[in-house]
Amino acid sequence: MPSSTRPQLPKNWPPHLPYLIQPTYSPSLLSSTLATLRTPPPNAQILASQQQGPAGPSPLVRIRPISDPAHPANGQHGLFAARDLPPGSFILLYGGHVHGAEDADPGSDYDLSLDAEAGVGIDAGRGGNEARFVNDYRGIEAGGPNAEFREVWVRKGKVVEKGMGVFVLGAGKSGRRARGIGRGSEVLVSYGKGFWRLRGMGEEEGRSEEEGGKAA
Ligand SMILES: C[S@@+](CC[C@H](N)C(=O)[O-])C[C@H]1O[C@@H](n2cnc3c(N)ncnc32)[C@H](O)[C@@H]1O
Repeated sequence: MPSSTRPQLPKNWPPHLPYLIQPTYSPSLLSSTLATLRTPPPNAQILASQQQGPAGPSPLVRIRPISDPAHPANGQHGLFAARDLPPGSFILLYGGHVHGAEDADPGSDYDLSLDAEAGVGIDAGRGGNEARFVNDYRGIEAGGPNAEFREVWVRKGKVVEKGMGVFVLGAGKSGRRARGIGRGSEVLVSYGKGFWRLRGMGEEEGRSEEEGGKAA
């Protein structure tokens, strides 16, 4: 590929890993499943092309290595706000490989459920974008998560596709005051109890918060 058409990589992107500017789709997905993923419900939140951010590194976030022994993901990476991000705002789409239950990678720590009923997930284990570096808030932020994974519908020309977005938490049901995410702060979601239970870290380790939306 000529260098002019190769996507630029975000700083600290792992050199061995494909950086995706569009999701890839498993060839095993049935056409009926693909049709479901391209049929938004009447009340769908549709992201127009200009709201989706650039097809390349997002100016809103930075991937940073974590070298703090007190951080539970020390030695790994995290995603940090590159500017103040307002409550409820869209940050970026979760890039990855869209797959069915039959070709899920059971060992992946980067697999989000995209359509639970259809058994479809989006896995960034073998390639994705900056969103794969979002950590869970447990053991990091006593005040809880400041972001969430949320279903979005993405306009691509004439087609609208189901995707997963990372959003700054708004005021929400809890009535907690929406904080936004300050420049330099880590973007933290709740992976949900199921994610940690599957990895042998349940409530007994103090990971007792609400169920979230992680893992297909
Ligand atoms: C989707 S990845 C997040 C990015 C990861 N830190 C990296 O550098 O690739 C999920 C993995 O990050 C780590 N992780 C994320 N949040 C964590 C937390 N609160 N405590 C411990 N490990 C965490 C775990 O290893 C988990 O399986």
